[in-house]
Amino acid sequence: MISSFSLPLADSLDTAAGTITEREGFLLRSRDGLGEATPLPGWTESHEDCRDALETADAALPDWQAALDACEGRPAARHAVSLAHLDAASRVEQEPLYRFLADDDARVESVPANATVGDAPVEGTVESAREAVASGFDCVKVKVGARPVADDVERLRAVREAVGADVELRADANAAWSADEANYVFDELAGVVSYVEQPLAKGDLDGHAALREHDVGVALDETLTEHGIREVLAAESADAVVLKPMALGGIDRAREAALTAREAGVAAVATTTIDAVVARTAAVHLAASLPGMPACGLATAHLLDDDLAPDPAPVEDGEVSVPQEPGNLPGEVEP
Ligand SMILES: O=C(O)CCC(=O)c1ccccc1C(=O)O
Ligand SMILES: [Mg+2]
Repeated sequence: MISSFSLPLADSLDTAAGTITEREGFLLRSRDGLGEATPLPGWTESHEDCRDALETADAALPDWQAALDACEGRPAARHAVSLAHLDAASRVEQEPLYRFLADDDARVESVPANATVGDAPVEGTVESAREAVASGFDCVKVKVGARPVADDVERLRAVREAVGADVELRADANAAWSADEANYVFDELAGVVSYVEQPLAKGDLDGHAALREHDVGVALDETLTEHGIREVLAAESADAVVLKPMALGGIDRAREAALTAREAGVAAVATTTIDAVVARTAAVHLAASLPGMPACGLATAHLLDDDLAPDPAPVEDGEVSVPQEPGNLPGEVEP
């Protein structure tokens, strides 16, 4: 069964690629599993294409393989089908989803998270970063690329000054910069930020590889919606990859990508696309299934004004707690 939802953001998130003000998506309920598809055009298929694929998939159930096949090339739809399947399977095994994914009995209580700070003038950026650190985050990611590069350099220097040396700072340019702009920022921000997420256009594997000469890391996010993890690794384009299960076609695909990256010595970070509680919790299970994850972009629940269910994975002291009940979201799935 498919139902749709629409959730406004509490405060819109300003990025170099535009402002996110609400999230609309679908829930897919199978007999004993629940999945979520929350497309974000530019990152995934359109809402219409997502709904079409989900309807075909729903009609194919309980043939899970046919349902997954119906969603090939539609990552948000595939995310929902794959999650409903994994949710059902981990409930049968009476295991929390993360332990089912890891195929391991280790208990994981929490995963570290970064705070997400949107584009804003210097004062507002510093204030948000200070608040995040005061509430316990020791990693802050700041959106950049929406204003002139010299302003972004000033914002990040001011944040560094305000939060001190012990907080990890990251920047996310959402593909906004030319090579010249990125070279300038990377020169200026050595020792200020650990890495910049997606400085250049998503197709520019060679440009990103060249940027790695600087003393600031390169993390790729949007690139993974265009190039597979193996191409990114072969081109030596990244120090880290940012994995969004909704954009990659499911937590199963994101997990495979993380393991492949790690084998090549490239760090993997899990984040959401500001999804509703079902997909956000699944991203928490994904991170918990991978031991030793760096801070992940999972502290996004507060960005939504409203949600589909209470948050079973609240953030406290910069850590997201990991649900220990069987399946993904605690509780029964209502058919
Ligand atoms: O990674 C985070 O801190 C939160 C997620 C985030 O920034 C994001 C949310 C929606 C769409 C794109 C992005 C992004 O990482 O570029
Ligand atoms: Mg990003």
